[in-house]
Amino acid sequence: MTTNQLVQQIKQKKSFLCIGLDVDLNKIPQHLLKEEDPIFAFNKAIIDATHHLCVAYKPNTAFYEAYGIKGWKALGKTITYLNEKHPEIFTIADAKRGDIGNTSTMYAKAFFEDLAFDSVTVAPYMGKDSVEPFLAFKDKHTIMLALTSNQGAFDFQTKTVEGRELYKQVLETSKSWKNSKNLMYVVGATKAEYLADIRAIIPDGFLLVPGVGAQGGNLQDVCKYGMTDAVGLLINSSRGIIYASKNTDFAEAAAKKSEALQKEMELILNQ
Ligand SMILES: O=C(O)c1cc(=O)[nH]c(=O)n1[C@@H]1O[C@H](COP(=O)(O)O)[C@@H](O)[C@H]1O
Repeated sequence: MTTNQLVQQIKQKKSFLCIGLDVDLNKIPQHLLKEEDPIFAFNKAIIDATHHLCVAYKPNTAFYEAYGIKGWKALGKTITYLNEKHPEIFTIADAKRGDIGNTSTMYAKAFFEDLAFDSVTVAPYMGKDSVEPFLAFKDKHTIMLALTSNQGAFDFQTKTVEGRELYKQVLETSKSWKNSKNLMYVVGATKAEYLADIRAIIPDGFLLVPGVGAQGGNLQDVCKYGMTDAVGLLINSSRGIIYASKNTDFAEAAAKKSEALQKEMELILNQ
């Protein structure tokens, strides 16, 4: 998917919501456990109830890998269902990969070719030759961690290296990499006050912003400092949406939570 197609979808739906499909069998409604594939049954119900309110879905692969072969199969069924039923929706494999180039190419093939996701999250720690193999795929997007939502972000990311915070070095340096137009960046919603500085380095690119909902990030603050003319933001909420109810009305409850965020986004877009 091209960035323009993503922007068009945002304008049409008046939403820049990304729903995180972080499926934990201990948290899904217990009646689904009787299904042949409870993870897929849960995802399908959530997607059917929310696809008109969001522009992206982000399964975090940890929640599938934890269940072994069954988990991978459920992830495969989920991405196939999305690509067949809702090809306009942007898909993110939240896998946080990155390795020596030869290995990164195989990670990229796994998520872009075999599973056919539009994007994958990567860690920048191993540098240029670990990320460029992902960037080589046409119309696929590589979403690199910049400033994460967790407390540990202050351990390294905000430390000063050669006169500048490390996350700023990551942003600046990555702009010179081959096919850097295929880069997007992760910035935690809990770090909204850093967004003005981030936009000074990345004025136009898309930012994936997780941390709204369960982690307490604030949508208004993120938009105030992070929004561009082409919106430039994908706001993710996972637990706050998908576990809105533990009962048979879980999909309806997820749609209600999504709609509340979508309405808030519509107001911001109309300002
Ligand atoms: O890359 C991510 O998506 C990510 C980066 C980050 O800094 N913080 C963060 O929470 N995430 C992911 O975003 C999702 C947040 O989930 P909730 O806190 O349940 O909304 C999880 O899948 C996290 O792994």
